[in-house]
Amino acid sequence: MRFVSTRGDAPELGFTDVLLAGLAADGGLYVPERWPELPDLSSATSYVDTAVAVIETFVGDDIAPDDLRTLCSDAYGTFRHAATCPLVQIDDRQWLLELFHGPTLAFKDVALQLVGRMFDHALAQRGERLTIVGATSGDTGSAAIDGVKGCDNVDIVILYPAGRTSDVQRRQMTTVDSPNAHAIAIDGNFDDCQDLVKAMFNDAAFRDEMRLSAVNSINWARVMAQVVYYVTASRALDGTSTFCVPTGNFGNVLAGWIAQRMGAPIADFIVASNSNDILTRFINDADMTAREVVPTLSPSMDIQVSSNFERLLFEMNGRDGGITAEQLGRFRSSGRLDVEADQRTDFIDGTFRAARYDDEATLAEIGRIHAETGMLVDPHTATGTAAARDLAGDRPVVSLATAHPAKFPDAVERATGVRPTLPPHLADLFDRPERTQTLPNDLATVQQFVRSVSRAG
Ligand SMILES: Cc1ncc(COP(=O)(O)O)c(C=O)c1O
Ligand SMILES: N[C@@H](CCOP(=O)(O)O)C(=O)O
Repeated sequence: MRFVSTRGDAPELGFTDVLLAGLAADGGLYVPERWPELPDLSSATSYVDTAVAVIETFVGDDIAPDDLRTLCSDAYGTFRHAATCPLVQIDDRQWLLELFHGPTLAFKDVALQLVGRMFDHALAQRGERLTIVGATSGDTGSAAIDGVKGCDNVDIVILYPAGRTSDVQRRQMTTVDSPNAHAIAIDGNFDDCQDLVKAMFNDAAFRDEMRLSAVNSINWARVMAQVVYYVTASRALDGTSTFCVPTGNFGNVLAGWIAQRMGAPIADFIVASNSNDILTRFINDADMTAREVVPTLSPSMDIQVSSNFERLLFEMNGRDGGITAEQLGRFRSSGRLDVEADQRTDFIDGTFRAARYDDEATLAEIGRIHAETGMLVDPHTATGTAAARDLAGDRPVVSLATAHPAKFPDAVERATGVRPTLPPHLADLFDRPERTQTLPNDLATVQQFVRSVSRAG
């Protein structure tokens, strides 16, 4: 399979080159040259079987079949649930797809346990090293560090917004005792961190010197690995269901859209936002105007510029990279994205619905789920179950449980009176020493730091 850039001005690459590049040289995001059909899954009996079959359609000959199976088995062997991503029924028509059984307790592990191993595999084969730079609003950072910690060929620098993650999220990044892992607080919000990462990629000399790569969902491999759980969940439910997705950077729900496009039996998607509701405004009111990022109880969704929307926009533009680049340039300068009415009708209507929940509504939903089922859900998941409650109607609905409640114990306790506890492997998280520093929101300073720790340059 070959991959093309959403901005139409970068070389087409094969899978491994896309994995290692992260972002395309023209600033665009790589997507497959065409969307494949789902493979025959009749003999797939486990999550790993499905993962291998689905991922093979994108990877082609770049990873030998036996190696791909080993990478998937090892990645999902780190999960604490035998089903990897279990579906739990919570009432007559609603299911939770629990994506938080990996090492860092968030859905990011599903992709990053595999992608970390794919990096190691590809770099060992090529005898190369690289430097990963990533931005996190809390979860990608710890999952990425866990995915590559101890990996000889990789140094990783993760930028997180100072004071805007939960304590558990921060400590999961800053207490990892691995010489190749660096978690840096940035004086700014997540969008600032993401802008710094993209600016480092757009500095061609720096990018080449440091051999930069990405672990955010701008890296196609992240999205690819997330397609798999939409396939397992939609096939497990006998019929066509709605998927309700707590959304920030648009990577998760985009993976669902891709699964649907490949033939998974999915009716439509509900995008759930917190007060940072740019996507909900776009879907419901055709208004994509960036506003100030507001801190909320679901900090991983505190995002205004959703990177992966670019991949959908590319499709909305009939895969015209020039138009996509021009539109995004205007969005950058004016803070407003304008999309033709007929493009919205074709791509949004009937496929995406959306709803927004502020902190008060989120707490109320955590309380309601607890009262009705005895289950604790985290604030991100709660925006999704609230949206499912309000919008799904009679159709079966799968709400994605994107994080473990113990990552956000204060909010969960406030809503239910019950303080969720961390699983045993993280029980001493608050006793571990932290290793971090704060840097200003300044490209040159951050580049200097990256240069000082990278062994690829
Ligand atoms: C717990 C949690 N829920 C939801 C989201 C939003 O997902 P996405 O950015 O893929 O839209 C994130 C961050 O990505 C997250 O960490
Ligand atoms: N919510 C994310 C933000 C980054 O998203 P990504 O999917 O592009 O890595 C986080 O937790 O860091």
